[in-house]
Amino acid sequence: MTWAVVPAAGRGTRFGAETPKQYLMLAGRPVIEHSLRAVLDHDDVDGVVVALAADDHDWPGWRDIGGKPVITCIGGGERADSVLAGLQALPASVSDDQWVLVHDAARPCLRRQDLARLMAVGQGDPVGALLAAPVRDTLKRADQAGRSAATEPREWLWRALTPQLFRRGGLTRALLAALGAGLKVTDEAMAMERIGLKPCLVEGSEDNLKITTPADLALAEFLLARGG
Ligand SMILES: Nc1ccn([C@@H]2O[C@H](COP(=O)(O)OP(=O)(O)OP(=O)(O)O)[C@@H](O)[C@H]2O)c(=O)n1
Ligand SMILES: C[C@](O)(CO)[C@H](O)COP(=O)(O)O
Repeated sequence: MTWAVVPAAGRGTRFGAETPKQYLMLAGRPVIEHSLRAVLDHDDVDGVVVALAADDHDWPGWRDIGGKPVITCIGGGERADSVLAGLQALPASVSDDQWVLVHDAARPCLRRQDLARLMAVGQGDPVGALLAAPVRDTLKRADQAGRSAATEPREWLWRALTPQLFRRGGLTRALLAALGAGLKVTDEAMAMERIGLKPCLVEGSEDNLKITTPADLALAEFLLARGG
């Protein structure tokens, strides 16, 4: 039994729209619906907890998608707080030992085969796993004047994507510890790394983009129209 937690309590500030980006229309459906269906589509995923903003007025009120349960909870001030709230809102039947997928509501282009590979590799791993993409561009470090001051070695650098797959209890404890230490935790793997664990990097598609700006939404429209 694997459940998903989908953090969807962000305001989409960088996007700059009146409506939070996870509720903007994309290929005929809200962005969040694509993201939810993408994770629920896997046979091993049994349900999802969606972390919503306390003042969310756009949530369509789904109680199930594709016959699988959709539970909501109130997220927090940062993405990690929302993920933690989602973990704590999972049904009691989801034991600490069971796997949980965490997937951004803002990543609607997750490919079926990428999720299948993550689940297959991650569930066989002692720590867990995350989808990621190797850095393919030259990386520059800017100085305070905004000029290129140095080139960073990229051989070992990856861009973290989602979903990320970890066991409920271990991830909950790692997030509680990191947040309790006052750290800004930007993904689940970071909390696991902090306690000395090394999650498995599973190469995912470059087009599993996070909708952050209007250009991302336009690209996602093209990708979904092309068939992913
Ligand atoms: N307090 C927060 C902040 C973000 N998220 C979610 O985490 C995912 C990735 O976050 P991001 O892309 O940063 O979304 P926003 O925080 O909405 O974007 P911005 O930083 O531009 O406001 C999104 O699905 C977002 O809804 C969340 O659940 N709770
Ligand atoms: C979790 C994530 O999508 C992995 O790249 C990313 O860290 C989210 O960052 P954001 O600033 O909350 O969008």
